[in-house]
Amino acid sequence: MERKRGGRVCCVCNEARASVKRPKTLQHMCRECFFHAFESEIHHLILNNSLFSPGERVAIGASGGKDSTVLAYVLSKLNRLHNYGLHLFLLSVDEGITGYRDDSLQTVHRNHLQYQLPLQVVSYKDLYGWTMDQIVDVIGFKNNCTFCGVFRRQALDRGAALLKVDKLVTGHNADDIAETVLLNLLRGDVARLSRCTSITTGENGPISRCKPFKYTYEKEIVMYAYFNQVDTFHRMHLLSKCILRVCSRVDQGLGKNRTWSHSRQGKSGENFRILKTTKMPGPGAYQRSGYSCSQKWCKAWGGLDGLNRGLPKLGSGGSRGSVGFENGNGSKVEKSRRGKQSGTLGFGFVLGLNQT
Ligand SMILES: Nc1ncnc2c1ncn2[C@@H]1O[C@H](COP(=O)(O)OP(=O)(O)OP(=O)(O)O)[C@@H](O)[C@H]1O
Repeated sequence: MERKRGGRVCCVCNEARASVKRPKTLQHMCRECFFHAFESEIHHLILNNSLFSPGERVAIGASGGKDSTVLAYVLSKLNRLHNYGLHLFLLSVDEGITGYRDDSLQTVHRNHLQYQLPLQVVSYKDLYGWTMDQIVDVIGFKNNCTFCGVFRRQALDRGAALLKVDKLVTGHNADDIAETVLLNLLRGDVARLSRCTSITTGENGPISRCKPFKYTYEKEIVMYAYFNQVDTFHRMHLLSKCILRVCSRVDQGLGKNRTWSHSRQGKSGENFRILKTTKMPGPGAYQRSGYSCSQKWCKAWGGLDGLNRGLPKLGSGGSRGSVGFENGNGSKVEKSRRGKQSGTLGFGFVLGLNQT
């Protein structure tokens, strides 16, 4: 590696001083070359996967955090630069978490002005009659993630319907996907395991969802945000103590190869194959709400029903069933689990740990 007085030279332009060591490639780059590499990878992912068509209306799920804010920043830039012809919108869900979401929404309001993107905010209070603070008062800290997650999912769909968009993009990155793969493995949730690595989901419903940061490392998003001075909000909220998420973050302590192992984890998830004989819960529109749902029994409406009837545990409790899966050697393993809607499932998987 060539060195200039005062540091290394960028390995791409061979001129400027390197100020970044890319976590993905370990290359030493100057800021400009890093920005270019970061943006081009997302541009090529969009093109190679035909994520958008000209004239489409696209909502960006905007939480004010680094991932979704950088997504809004990069997507607006690429849309201008490469003439995608997209109509972009910011869509935020206000869960009603005092001291957290109210502050992060201020960031989204600033982003709305900075990037000149129309903003739609939908709130749990308006949609469901409950804020997350009120739900926690009733249910306590345990299990509140279940409510928050299923309500947010539906709230994003309802906000997207208000905006009349064709697609919804979220800032889920490679680390989030690796974490979700591990989480679904721990839960034995085959249906979600097969969906969580897809770049686009819900193609058969009214609004499909895409993850343009599917292969983007969290560390690079942080670097990109820092060097571009992207206005983001960063604070953990008190309700984010979901135990399984915490478990799946065990691997964060595995040392400095975490980024590498996350990309392998995501790759392994991609390589899971569901056996053709497996009976899967079919996606569909839940009859009471009409919103898309992966199961016949819609958790959002079940949870809301429980809350309104003074039986909040109805919406957060587990259920029963069993999963059967086949390991790489073809031998079948049966395992009981809690999970009502799926019945007996079978899946085969090929671990991609040795693959590039
Ligand atoms: N309240 C919200 N309103 C709109 N979109 C949201 C909201 N919460 C999450 N999302 C979307 O879902 C993605 C993943 O959410 P997650 O809770 O994992 O946040 P995160 O990893 O902290 O991301 P971010 O840094 O964007 O907050 C976000 O990037 C965003 O696109």
